[in-house]
Amino acid sequence: MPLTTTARLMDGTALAAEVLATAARDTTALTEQTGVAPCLATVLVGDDPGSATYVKMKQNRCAKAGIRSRHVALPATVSTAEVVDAVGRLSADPEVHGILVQHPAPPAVDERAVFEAIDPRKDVDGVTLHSYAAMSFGLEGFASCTPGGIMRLLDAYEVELAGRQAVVVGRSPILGKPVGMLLLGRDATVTYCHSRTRDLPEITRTADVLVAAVGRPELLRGGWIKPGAVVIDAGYNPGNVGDVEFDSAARRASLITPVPGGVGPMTIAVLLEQTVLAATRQLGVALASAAAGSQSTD
Ligand SMILES: Nc1nc(=O)c2c([nH]1)NC[C@@H]1CN(c3ccc(C(=O)N[C@@H](CCC(=O)O)C(=O)O)cc3)C=[N+]21
Repeated sequence: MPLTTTARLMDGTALAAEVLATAARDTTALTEQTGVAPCLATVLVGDDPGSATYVKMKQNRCAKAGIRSRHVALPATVSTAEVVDAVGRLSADPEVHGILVQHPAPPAVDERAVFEAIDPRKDVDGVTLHSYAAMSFGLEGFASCTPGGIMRLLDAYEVELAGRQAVVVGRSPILGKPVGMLLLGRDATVTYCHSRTRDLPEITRTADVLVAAVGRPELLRGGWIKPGAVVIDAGYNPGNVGDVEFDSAARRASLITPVPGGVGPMTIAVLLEQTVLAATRQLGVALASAAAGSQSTD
């Protein structure tokens, strides 16, 4: 069967490269000005190989940008109190400017308690209650990285949001729920779908902007997509498979993110950008591009 792709691709790799180049420039300027390089601490609990790979990718990107990284690895058998303690030490350490606790933590660890041990000024991954509230109210603060990256992609491709129907499939605390809040902040009419939603295809077919964030490989089919819609696939399933059945969706959508090469690279770019911004604030200096922040407020 011949494949007629009509949608334009949203190139997250290219946009991430731009964001990372700016982060690297700001890192150089900050390091020259203060004698201190920005430092991101990563915390990994347990031995999930997928999570370890993501954390390595983040560290590699940091190294390329001149950002130092520090890593804390804890065994899956650790107690919540021990993880909270480790994160608390990073929060109190003036040499650390940003903290990322890789999600998901093992089920026995209370991830929310761990996230709340992150000093909001160092919450460059945007996972604390503070960050969520600030983001929801449109106040200055750090966005969750994947939602922040999605908004950057939508803006780069000049996708109109005000007054349009946005449907978010998924409601996880660091992806689905916050991306809906960011879309709402830009005056989209937002509908959340989740595991208890009835007639999912009927609702997704109303979306001008559809965000897939459930972690179910190829759950969303082409026929569930309104012709001309903008489709953002934020799914990261094993084997680099998204939540959207790409070929059939690309025949209906006007713009679509590929997996890989769409949302994923933007997640890491926003993480680094926010780390530089956090360091800038903590070191008490002003950098022109870092001060602009990562969220549009217009
Ligand atoms: N506290 C926390 N914050 C996160 O931001 C977070 C997390 N936990 N847990 C896991 C998810 C997943 N995630 C990805 C990051 C980059 C790619 C990415 O760059 N993917 C590449 C492909 C990667 C490859 O080549 O293997 C791409 O889509 O092109 C994907 C997924 C961040 N996450």
